[in-house]
Amino acid sequence: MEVLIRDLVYKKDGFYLNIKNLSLKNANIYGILGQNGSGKSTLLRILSGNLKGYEGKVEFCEDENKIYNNISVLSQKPYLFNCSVEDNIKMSIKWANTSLDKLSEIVKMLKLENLLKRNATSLSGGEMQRVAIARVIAQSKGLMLFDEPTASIDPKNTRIIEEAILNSKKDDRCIVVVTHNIYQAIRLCDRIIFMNMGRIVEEIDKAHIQENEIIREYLLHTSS
Ligand SMILES: Nc1ncnc2c1ncn2[C@@H]1O[C@H](COP(=O)(O)OP(=O)(O)OP(=O)(O)O)[C@@H](O)[C@H]1O
Repeated sequence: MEVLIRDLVYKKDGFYLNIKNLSLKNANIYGILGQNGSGKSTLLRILSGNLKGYEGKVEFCEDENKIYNNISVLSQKPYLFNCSVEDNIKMSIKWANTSLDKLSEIVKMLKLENLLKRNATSLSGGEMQRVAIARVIAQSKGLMLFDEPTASIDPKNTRIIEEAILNSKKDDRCIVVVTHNIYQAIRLCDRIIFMNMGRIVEEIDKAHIQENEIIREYLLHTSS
């Protein structure tokens, strides 16, 4: 799915989001970075259809009736059902009306083999996050939005999650990842978008990451 944003303005309690022009295309991963409170999650909530009351245009190149059925979201606090890991993932597959054959591929991708029979609510934070990511991928949507998919996740599981997100791109999806990790953005993204005080201050193509001043500045102030 492709998305075009034009002259988007959203105001709430003194916060002002203003995006003049943003185009999100198929088969691309977009990274959104910026300080706390710069508007990344607000933008994601607008894209997901969960936040209304904005001015301007958010146009989805998709049949009007199908748009919000074709978006899957990993929120900052993902919800899992009080049942087995396997049933949690199967539910997402069924809602998406896709084949249960996908289950084993997704389980393998997120290394969930040994957790399948466990109750999802009994898992550690990192394990829960892998299940939540599996559910987003199982929904198999055209637009996939990930809000800080690896916050508080150890390096090994971060790599597993990143591989799973990268692997989803192959199906021609449009993927947006909000992250505070510049190294992750460089590993994953085709374009990196920097936000500050509700505005996009820079949009950088993968090909120009090396020479970009904002990226250099970010790298200087990041330890890993
Ligand atoms: N439900 C809400 N009601 C009022 N203000 C809100 C609400 N949600 C967010 N805000 C405010 O909107 C601004 C942008 O918040 P947002 O969560 O989009 O930032 P962010 O860039 O995702 O930050 P972080 O990196 O901390 O997750 C902040 O000033 C925040 O306090």
